[in-house]
Amino acid sequence: MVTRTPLMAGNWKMNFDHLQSIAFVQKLAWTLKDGKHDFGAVEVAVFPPFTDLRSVQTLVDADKLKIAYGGQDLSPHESGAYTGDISGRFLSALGCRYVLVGHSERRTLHGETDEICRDKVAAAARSGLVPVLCVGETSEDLEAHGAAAVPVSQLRAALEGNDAVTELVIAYEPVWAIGSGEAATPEQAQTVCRALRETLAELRGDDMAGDTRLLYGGSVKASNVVGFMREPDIDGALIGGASLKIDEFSAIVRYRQHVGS
Ligand SMILES: O=C[C@H](O)COP(=O)(O)O
Repeated sequence: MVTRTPLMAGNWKMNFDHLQSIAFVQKLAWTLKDGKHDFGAVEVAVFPPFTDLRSVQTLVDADKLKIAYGGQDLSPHESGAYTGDISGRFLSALGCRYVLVGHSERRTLHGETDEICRDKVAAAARSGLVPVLCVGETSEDLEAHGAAAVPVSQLRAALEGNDAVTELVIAYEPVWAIGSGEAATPEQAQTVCRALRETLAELRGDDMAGDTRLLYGGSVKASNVVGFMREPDIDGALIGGASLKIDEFSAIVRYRQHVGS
């Protein structure tokens, strides 16, 4: 029996300063409390900018909120002369549970290769963080190789030699769907997520493949999330733009109210 707890994760990207982050998390907590959200049934996480993490931690701790949070990136290194880098250990010390690795914006704008992503996945695990490995194809990849080839090869590369990584989340984000308003169809996303789960089973066995949550990301909003969540291999969403709007994000988190409608 599948027991994967769905995860709805908001990637704020470079939005919200620390004061705005406090206001947003407070509003989110109130809205979800009002809606009697069952955090045991659907986990909620946010990925604020680094400079907001301490504020989010203070609020979460003070109000005993069940909202998880994580960094949007981490250094492959532990410490030392790496100006501008943030160590996984620092994120752990701030109460982060998760960290994004290999978001397409990092791969494209910061030249993060599969090898760098592999080192970052290893660094996350060493620091006790759960890496949320982002994989996805560009429209050119899609045309040349089909949808699953690039995400599957990115997953293989990230896990190669990383035997110590026993827990991760995989976010399938077709690059062409990010911020475009044009999400993949649930069937397209399911096909790729199925291929990713089969790859994980081949690399790490059926147990880990069965336990690992696969998220879909790319123009997810309240009006399309239910379609994705009906697919058997999709266990949640990584949400960008819509995670910055309280009504949209809280409606996404509470998608179960609309399942069956
Ligand atoms: O990490 C989130 C993704 O990049 C999706 O962004 P989006 O929901 O704005 O398309």
